[in-house]
Amino acid sequence: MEYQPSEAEQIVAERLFAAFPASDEALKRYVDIVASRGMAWGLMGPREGDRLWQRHIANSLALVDAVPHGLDVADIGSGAGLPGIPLAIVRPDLRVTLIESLQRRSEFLDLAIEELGLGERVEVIRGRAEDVTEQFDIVTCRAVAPLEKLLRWTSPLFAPDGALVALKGASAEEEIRKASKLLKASRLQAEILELKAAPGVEGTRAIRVVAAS
Ligand SMILES: C[S@@+](CC[C@H](N)C(=O)[O-])C[C@H]1O[C@@H](n2cnc3c(N)ncnc32)[C@H](O)[C@@H]1O
Repeated sequence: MEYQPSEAEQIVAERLFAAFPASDEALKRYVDIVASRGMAWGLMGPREGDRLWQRHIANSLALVDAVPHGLDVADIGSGAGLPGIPLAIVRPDLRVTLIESLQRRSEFLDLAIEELGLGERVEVIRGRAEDVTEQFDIVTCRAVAPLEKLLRWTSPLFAPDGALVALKGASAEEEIRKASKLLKASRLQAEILELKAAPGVEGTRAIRVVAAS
């Protein structure tokens, strides 16, 4: 089923296509997969159906400038593939591992990767982030857990040489405050990034955590 966006959503989509002209077809295909099977499988709430481009794709692509070239990225708690799949689509220089604990969601991710032809550099690990033993340059996540919990789960995946970049909205300062003891004990430091996928689309914020200098 082809996703039929509202006029406002279509404007956001056009702005993203202008920013990522080589990726427009793949982004559309991914949105169609989420709008059809993703919704049917219950991976997205019914209200998300008319705000996929702004709330999910533009929000995920806000990460694009926060991830340096050519790195290994782990996206934990990917759900329907957010932000990892849009990021992998527009950044062919990245290798992306989607870590998702729920079977049905990881099956959906396998299917989406195959249909999008991303299999050579995107893989799925079905499991909990805290059980993964590999290391990555960058760990991303969105809407998975508060920073304190994320640090416990993910610092073995990225520290001491990599970074955690967690998409957050208004709660960023409060989450850093609550995690301050753990950050200090773990010799990590956090900063807030203001990010935007493209001119004219809504931006967002992320918390970036690296080893303390
Ligand atoms: C609210 S959803 C967010 C999904 C997606 N990141 C998004 O922004 O739409 C949280 C996801 O994290 C997964 N999850 C929760 N705890 C996890 C863990 N410890 N390791 C891996 N995945 C986890 C859940 O199964 C769920 O798919």
